[in-house]
Amino acid sequence: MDAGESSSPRVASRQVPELVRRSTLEDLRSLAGIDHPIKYRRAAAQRVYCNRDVNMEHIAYIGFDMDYTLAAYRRPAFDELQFSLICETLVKEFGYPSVLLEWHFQPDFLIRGLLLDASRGNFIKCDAYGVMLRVLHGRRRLLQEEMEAAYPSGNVASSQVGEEFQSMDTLYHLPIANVYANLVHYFDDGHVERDENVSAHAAATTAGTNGIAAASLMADDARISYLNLWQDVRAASDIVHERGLLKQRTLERLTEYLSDDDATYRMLRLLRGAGKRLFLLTNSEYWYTSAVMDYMVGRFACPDDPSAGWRHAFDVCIVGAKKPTFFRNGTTLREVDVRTGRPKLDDVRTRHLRLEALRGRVFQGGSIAIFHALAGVARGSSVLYVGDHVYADVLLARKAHHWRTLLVVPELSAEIRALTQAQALLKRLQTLEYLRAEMFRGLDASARERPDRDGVLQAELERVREGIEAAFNRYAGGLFRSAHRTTLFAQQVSFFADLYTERCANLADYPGFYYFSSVSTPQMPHEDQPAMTSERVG
Ligand SMILES: Nc1nc2c(ncn2[C@@H]2O[C@H](COP(=O)(O)O)[C@@H](O)[C@H]2O)c(=O)[nH]1
Ligand SMILES: [Mg+2]
Repeated sequence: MDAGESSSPRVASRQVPELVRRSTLEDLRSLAGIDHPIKYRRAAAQRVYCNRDVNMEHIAYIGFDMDYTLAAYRRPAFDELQFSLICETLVKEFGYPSVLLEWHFQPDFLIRGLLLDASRGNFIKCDAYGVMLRVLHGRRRLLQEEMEAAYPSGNVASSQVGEEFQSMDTLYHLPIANVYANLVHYFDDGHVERDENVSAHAAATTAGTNGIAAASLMADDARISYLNLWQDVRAASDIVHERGLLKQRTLERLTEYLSDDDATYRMLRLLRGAGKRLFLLTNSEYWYTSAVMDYMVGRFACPDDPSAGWRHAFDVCIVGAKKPTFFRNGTTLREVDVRTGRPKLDDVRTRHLRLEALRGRVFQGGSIAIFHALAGVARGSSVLYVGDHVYADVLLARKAHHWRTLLVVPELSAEIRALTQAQALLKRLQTLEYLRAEMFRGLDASARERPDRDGVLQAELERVREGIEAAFNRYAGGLFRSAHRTTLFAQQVSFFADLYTERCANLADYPGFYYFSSVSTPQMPHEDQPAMTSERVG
């Protein structure tokens, strides 16, 4: 505390609202400090976390994605359904062995945010800078030396993400990745038919590239490559989505697959009451959107006519949006005939439409430019878009159009729980890091002998790091962190999501004029100086 502050009054937290309401600028300037026994009022799972300041007073429009955003799917039931449909499709339409029908989704295997190297059957976890942290070959974790042999650089360049390495970044990817990992494991185990007519492609992708060729199906005479397996799994997944197999089965048992409270409806009602314009922007088709939104919103808004109920909860409804294309050139905008569910061919003349005239109507396709014209959006920064997919929902919206973004991360509570469980180990990690720093104290560039030649400290550090990762997930570790390092997924969230939260209904707990502040987010390493924290200077 400096001399100027010492004579200023401290106040207790219960006096704060009154103080803020009545104080003059002079009062605030003379304020020394506030005793705040709890840092945050809201429980961890209910909070909206802030990467960059968002003043909700400046937000006139709030848009919502549907799947995994407004529609909170129950997991692992929904994963298991998707997993079993992909396996069924692989057996019935791609000739895979019927043993796949006995497989089950394993909820604690794999996390989002891994990169898939489909040419080698490997899932890779990277830190925020692309440094490889661990590699799973199918269901087996590679040893350090196997990892180094397969990837000598130990790094993934950002230009490789989305090219050689697919990002498993949506919750839809988890069942797909589970099926693929099982297949890699299954075929590696020798369940592969040999065929002399091996394709040149398969041979090229096999020989000596993964360091584990002897045990794998990537031998010269293998009929099918890891890449072929991935192509099949992806194609089967597309069939499951595009033929509506997953959607039909979901609608048959809505209570099993979707949360059934009125939290989504309540949030929309409160936001509308706070004067916000609301819109729906989903890639799902009208028939599915309508049934899901009837269930999530319509039956609470208007029990006699749920379909009208959910449509009138929004100022603009866009289905079949084809994000992320929507955020680029987009597709033809059509109005959906809500009685038949069919798109209509008429031209939609945006200039002649007033926002008020759009209530209750549904559009399909279009682009961000058309949407801005329809809704009368003058500045992208007056829009907050809430979605669950970093790439399709928030990346371009934020980067190219300056929409403010809120990412829904349903894993958040589990991550916070694991972080709490790992506290003792994290503390131990800090102690060991302190010991390591102490070993180097007093040494300068003339030193010739390493103080930790026996590697004991290094081994213990490694053991503690592994323990921390296991508290999150025993196969893949944490979604946002790996011991003290942030992951590639965490980096993308902090780059492209201004805000993030576990479920979008949490927005209901914040006033329409709330100021989300990023003041308490971690600073640059050089800003954590001993003089500031009153720790001793080393
Ligand atoms: N063809 C595929 N469609 C997929 C896949 N994974 C998800 N989806 C579909 O995307 C939308 C998501 O909608 P949104 O509300 O989040 O914008 C939904 O209709 C899914 O069925 C896939 O692997 N292939
Ligand atoms: Mg979604």
